[in-house]
Amino acid sequence: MGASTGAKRRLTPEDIYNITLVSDAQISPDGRHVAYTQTILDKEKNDYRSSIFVVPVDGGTPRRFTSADARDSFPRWSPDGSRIAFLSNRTGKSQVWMISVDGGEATQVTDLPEGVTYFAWSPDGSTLALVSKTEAAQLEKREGDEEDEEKSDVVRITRIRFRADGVSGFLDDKRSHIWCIPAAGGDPWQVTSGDFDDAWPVWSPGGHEIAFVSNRTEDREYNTVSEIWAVPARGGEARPIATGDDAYFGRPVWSVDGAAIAFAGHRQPEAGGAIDSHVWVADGGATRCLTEGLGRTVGDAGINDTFASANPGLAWTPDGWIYFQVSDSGNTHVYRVPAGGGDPSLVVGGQRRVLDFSLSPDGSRIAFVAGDPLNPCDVYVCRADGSDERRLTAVNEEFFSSVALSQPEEFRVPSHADDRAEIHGWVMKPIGFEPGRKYPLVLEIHGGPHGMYANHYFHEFQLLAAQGYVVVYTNPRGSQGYGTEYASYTRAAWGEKDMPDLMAAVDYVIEQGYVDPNRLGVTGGSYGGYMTNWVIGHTDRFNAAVTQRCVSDLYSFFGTSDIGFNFGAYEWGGVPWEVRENYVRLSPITYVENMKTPLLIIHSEEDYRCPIAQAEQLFISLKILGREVEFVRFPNENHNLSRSGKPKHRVERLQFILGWFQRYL
Ligand SMILES: CC(=O)N[C@@H](C)C(=O)N[C@@H](C)C(=O)O
Repeated sequence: MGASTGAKRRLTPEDIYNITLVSDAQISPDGRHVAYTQTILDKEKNDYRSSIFVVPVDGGTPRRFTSADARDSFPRWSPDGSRIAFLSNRTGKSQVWMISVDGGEATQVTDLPEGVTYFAWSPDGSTLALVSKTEAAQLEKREGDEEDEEKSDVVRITRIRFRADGVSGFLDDKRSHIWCIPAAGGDPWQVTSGDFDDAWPVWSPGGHEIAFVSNRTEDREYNTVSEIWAVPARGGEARPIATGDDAYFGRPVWSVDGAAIAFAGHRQPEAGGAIDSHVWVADGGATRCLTEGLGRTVGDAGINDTFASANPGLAWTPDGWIYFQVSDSGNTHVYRVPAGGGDPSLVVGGQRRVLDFSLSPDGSRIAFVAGDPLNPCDVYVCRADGSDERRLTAVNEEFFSSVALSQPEEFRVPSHADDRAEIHGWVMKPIGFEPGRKYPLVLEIHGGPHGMYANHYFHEFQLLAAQGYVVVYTNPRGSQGYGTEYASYTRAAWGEKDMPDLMAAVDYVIEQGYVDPNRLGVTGGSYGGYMTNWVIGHTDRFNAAVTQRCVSDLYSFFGTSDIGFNFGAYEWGGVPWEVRENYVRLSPITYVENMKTPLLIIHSEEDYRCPIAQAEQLFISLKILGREVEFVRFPNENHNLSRSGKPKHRVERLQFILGWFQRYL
């Protein structure tokens, strides 16, 4: 691959319409079927549609269970395996629906005014625990009821968190709480209340209690704490499981005897993704960490542009294993560890990214969704020890058999930094590659900074390779998947400490002899956009740059990004008035006069993670300096344009990137 197209055609931006995504593989209670969500991009409607499918684990054709013109997702089997409950937006808001495994029409279970974002079956199958921002008073007063007074359009803001990327407008004061409803339908009742956001309910095996995730600390408005609590299923006082100012925990799961709860996270909330997460167990005594020596983070830190997210939890089997994802050197794998203590071991490995997984209740089988560089995703099944793995779907086989893809080649290279640390990267040769010819190169830089490029399909990269570019991408210092020391290395040193890693990778690929060093491009999104700006402010060796959803000025990011005040204070060593010099020294805009590389700025107008002013101030300065710069704004899109934006905008974004590199390289 990468050498010739053979009979295959080259990939185009529009090919995102030809890719089907599967996610959220849920194995049935008897271990014989897997339910999952299948998502397509609907060109005509310029939107996404998803349905629930079921496939037998012994092979056979997947069967489509729901077929509404809507987004059906989050399939969850009833404990007796006779029904599947799922979330659907068919009536506008996301509500719980139910379908019998024998087929027939789905029926609506919930009708909460604020919709439902998550739910879980009680062990006896009688009840669903729900997460909703609905307030009890709203059940009496339904939408459409006449308002007493005319509403003002003036917004009064009192909370520090008043905006969140992905939420249009401003955040309201409503809180997410745990509710319950009979699975057969009926009146819902509220289980938790108060000035807290509660999430991720998990029933105790006896069905009397529900564990959940919340931040109930005094300082919750300002900190990033995430605690584990449990509450009686009929409501009442919540009891602490793993709480306090040092808690950064989530994904709770009960032991089969109900005596303990496991969860994932760490004890430095302010550090977020900059340090490794672990698996912990609380059983009434001291909370124990089970993965101390693992040296890799628990969870999936992978980044790409072609996936549907499912965000799996941990799984605890009757024979005492706890299963979890681990991000390791560009792969996401499934591991297990004995709940009583012992070494974690690899269960589902390979050069790939396992996006989600579930275990059958008897702990004998695992269903999972995984992707690799040449295939975005499929559903698989294997035994509890990882053996007897089988692929159950081939959703993109036909399409990918018709287009030429480039197989990434891995490399490891010493950094240009004094410590010459080993940096892991990949190079993709252009489609139609001919030895002896020289090609333009594009360096891709990921965001986070604590994300991880993975052994996973990336449409933007494949597209560049299809258009004749050598594509280089790496996991420089700051990336996850190589341990805490590596990930936290860029703290208060953004740009300064990772640029030598990136340049080492570019030089290594140039040394291979097939790159024209006078035709170099650089691009990246978010922190990758920050680094694109940083790189062109510190070297003139690149001939074209595209900065996407970028960060240019740390001072304004601190006060305008939805995560700015927490994330910034940790990442840059303090708040601006304490370490002003860091905010100036580490801001790419400080070096704007040095930026000579033709720059395309791509930004979404509703990006509240990296607000569009980050792009505007860069554009204005470069225009005044008379530089080659253009600014492309995407209306009604947020920070996730490249991953979940309107399909038409996703195509246009790719066309702009290709157009810029074609113009200047
Ligand atoms: C923590 C976070 O959201 N950081 C952003 C600045 C970022 O870099 N995001 C990445 C993951 C992206 O690709 O959007």
